[in-house]
Amino acid sequence: GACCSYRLRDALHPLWQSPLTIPGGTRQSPINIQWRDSVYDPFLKPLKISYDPTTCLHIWNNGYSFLVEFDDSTDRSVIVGGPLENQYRLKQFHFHWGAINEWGSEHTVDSKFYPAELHLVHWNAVVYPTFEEAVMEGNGLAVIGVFLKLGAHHEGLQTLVDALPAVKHKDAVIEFDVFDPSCLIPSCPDYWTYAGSLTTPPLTESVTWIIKKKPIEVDENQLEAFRMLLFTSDGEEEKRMVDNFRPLQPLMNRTVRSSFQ
Ligand SMILES: NS(=O)(=O)c1ccc(NC(=O)CN2C(=O)C=CC2=O)cc1
Ligand SMILES: [Zn+2]
Repeated sequence: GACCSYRLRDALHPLWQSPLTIPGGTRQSPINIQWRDSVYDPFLKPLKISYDPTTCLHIWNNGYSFLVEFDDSTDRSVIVGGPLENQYRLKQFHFHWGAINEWGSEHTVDSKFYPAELHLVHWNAVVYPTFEEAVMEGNGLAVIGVFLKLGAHHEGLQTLVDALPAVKHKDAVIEFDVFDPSCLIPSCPDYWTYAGSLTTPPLTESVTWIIKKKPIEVDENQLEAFRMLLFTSDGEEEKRMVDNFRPLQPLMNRTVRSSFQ
């Protein structure tokens, strides 16, 4: 269908200069989550999330997305449980979105796209000394994925949306000193989990993905606010920051587990 050919065209999109998949990659992300092929694992624990809102540092436009970065020098904002063997520290969160509401998420559920997807990026500070080292290890990172769907206004997201005009251009940064990202995570505990990779370079196969089953609702104005950001720096010819998602990758020899029946 249109979306598939679009995906191919998109895969050649200048944003993804890197190869569609890394040579020899066996656990690349994102993937389509086929609900009926996911396997309920009764041994999966509930995910425990405890963030300290004062660890929030700044928002910046890195030329791919906008990132909200956290002070990860201590264990003040962490997740534990779920499929994880250790506690993981929050490093940053960011989003991926489309030019229109028909697509934008990186993962799909039964081949359905959401208009956007939130990624909360954590690293295994129990085993590795730095984030940069954890990025290179199979159990180094844990990313919580939350789908965004078009619906009611999201109060918590609005504080972030209000700050976006200040980071319109690539490399812009603004201080953002109190924000609790747990307001962006659905209260429903259900999730899927699988072994995958970063979806932007260096594409390393170091991510335990935890994808929340329930989406959060945001309104049209909030999605439009994402779309007014730019890939380009101040003074360059403006390119709107949209369609910053990687094409779907082959499942290969992986099983997606669910925390729910
Ligand atoms: N889209 S995703 O898979 O969640 C994804 C998640 C993370 C990164 N990369 C990084 O975090 C790079 N990075 C550093 O090395 C230090 C700060 C920083 O942002 C790339 C992709
Ligand atoms: Zn991401």
